[in-house]
Amino acid sequence: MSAQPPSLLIVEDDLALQKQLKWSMDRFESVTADDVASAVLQFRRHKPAVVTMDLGLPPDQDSVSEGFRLLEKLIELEPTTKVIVLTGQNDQNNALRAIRMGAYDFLAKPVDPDVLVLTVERAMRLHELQQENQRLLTQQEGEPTGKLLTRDAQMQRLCRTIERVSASDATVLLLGESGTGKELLAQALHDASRRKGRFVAINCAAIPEALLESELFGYERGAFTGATKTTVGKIETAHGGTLMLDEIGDLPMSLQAKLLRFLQERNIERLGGRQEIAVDVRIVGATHQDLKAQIEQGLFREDLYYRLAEIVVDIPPLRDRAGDAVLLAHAFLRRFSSEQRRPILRLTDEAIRAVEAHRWPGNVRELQNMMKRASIMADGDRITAEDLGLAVPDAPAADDTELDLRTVRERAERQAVVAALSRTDNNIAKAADLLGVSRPTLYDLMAKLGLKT
Ligand SMILES: Nc1ncnc2c1ncn2[C@@H]1O[C@H](COP(=O)(O)OP(=O)(O)OP(=O)(O)O)[C@@H](O)[C@H]1O
Repeated sequence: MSAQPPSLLIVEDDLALQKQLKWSMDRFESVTADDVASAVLQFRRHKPAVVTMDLGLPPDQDSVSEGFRLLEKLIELEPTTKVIVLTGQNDQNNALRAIRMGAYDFLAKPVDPDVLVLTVERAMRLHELQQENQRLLTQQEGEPTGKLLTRDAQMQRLCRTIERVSASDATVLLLGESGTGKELLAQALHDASRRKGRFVAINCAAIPEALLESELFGYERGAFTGATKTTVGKIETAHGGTLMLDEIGDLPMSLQAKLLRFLQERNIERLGGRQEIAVDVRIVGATHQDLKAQIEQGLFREDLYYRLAEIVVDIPPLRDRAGDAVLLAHAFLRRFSSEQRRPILRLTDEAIRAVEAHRWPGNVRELQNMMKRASIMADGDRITAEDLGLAVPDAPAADDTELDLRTVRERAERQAVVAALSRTDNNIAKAADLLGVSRPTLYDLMAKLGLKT
C-alpha cells in the first residue's frame, strides 16, 4: 500500500487506454474505474481531488448520457472536486455542457500526455489552495474576531491587537465613528480573554444622569424613594468579566470622578451602602468623540483618560477600509436572503460601484440597515443602485501622489485584487477573469498580499 492517499481517479472503460492513462500520470497516486457504479464507489472511498473521465461509459458507450450522469453525481457529492472531461474530437457542445455542469476543464481525445499531466497538476494545485482557504476560513470563524468581516490590512492588524491584549487585564479604549464595530470588538476582546464572567455593555449617553450612577454602581434597599430592593449595578454584574462603557465621552463629570476611583481602587460602594465590594472587571471604554479635545474643553478628566487609555484602538471608518463595503454588502445580503428563505440577492455592477463610492457616514450599521431594507423590498433577485437609494458614480477618481514605483504597484495590486474579490463575492474564477490573470496567478497574488478568500 502506498503512503499517500490517491488524489486522482481515472474513469475509462477501454482498459488498454485506462492503463495508458494511469501510466502517463504515474506521478500521481491514482485509482481507476470503468463505469458509473465503480467510479462512484471509488470516489466515495478515496475522495480524490481530481477526476479524469470519459463521457462514453457502459452500458451505452456511444452516447454521453452515462458520462453526464456520473459528472452530475460527482459534483453533487463533492462540488470542490476538479473533474476533467475527455471528449471526442469536434465535441464542442458536450464539452461546454460539461463545463456548465461544473466540470473543471475538458480535453479532446486523443489526449497529449504532457497536456494532460499539466492540466491535472494545475487542478490539484487549485484544489489544494481551495481546501487551504476553506481551512483558514473555518479557523477564522473560530477566532474571537471571526464575526468581524474585513479584508482591510489595518483592520486585520487591529483584530490581531485585540487578540493579543485580550489575555491581559489592560483597560482598552476603542475610538471610532458610530457603527464602526466598537461593540463587536469589545465583545471579541471579552471572548478572547476567556474571562469567566459576563460581557456587559452600558451606553452612557442613553441613560439620564440621575439614573446612570445607580445603573453603574447599584443601590441598597431604601437608598432613595422607590429603592424597594437591593439591586446590583452593571459593574458588579460584570464581575469576573468585561464591562463596556459605550459613549464614555458622555459620562457626566460627577460620575467620571467615581469611575476614576473605581479604576484606582477596584472596589465599589452601592448607593446607600456602607460596605466596599471588591470587583474584578475588565473595562473597555468606547467613544466616537475626540476625548483629547474634550479634555481641553474641560469636559473630560485627563486623569480618567489615562486610566482608560492603557491600550488605545483607533477603528478606521468604513470608507477608509479598502474593499470592505462591498464585501460586507455581499455578506449581509447572503445573511438576510437566507433569513428570509429567498434566493441569494445579487448587486448589479452599478450598485457595486455605488456601494464602493458611498461615504458611509453611519459606517457598517448604515450598510447593514440598507441591505436589510433592500432585501425586504427587492422584487427580483437583483438589487440596483436605485433600490439602495444610492447615486451612481461617474468614473473612479485617482489622487495618487505616491511615486515610489514598488509601493504604487503593490498598493494598486492589492486594491485591484481586493476589489475584484469583493465584486465577485469571492468567486476566484470570476475575480481572475476580471483581473485578466489565471486562477493560479490570482492565488499566488493573494498569498503574496496576505489575503484570504
Ligand atoms: N466588520 C464587521 N463585520 C460584520 N459585522 C459588523 C462589522 N462591523 C460592525 N458590524 C455590525 O454592525 C453593527 C454595528 O456595529 P457596532 O454596534 O459594534 O458598532 P459601534 O461602533 O459600537 O456603534 P455605536 O458607536 O453606534 O454604538 C452591528 O450589528 C455589528 O454586528
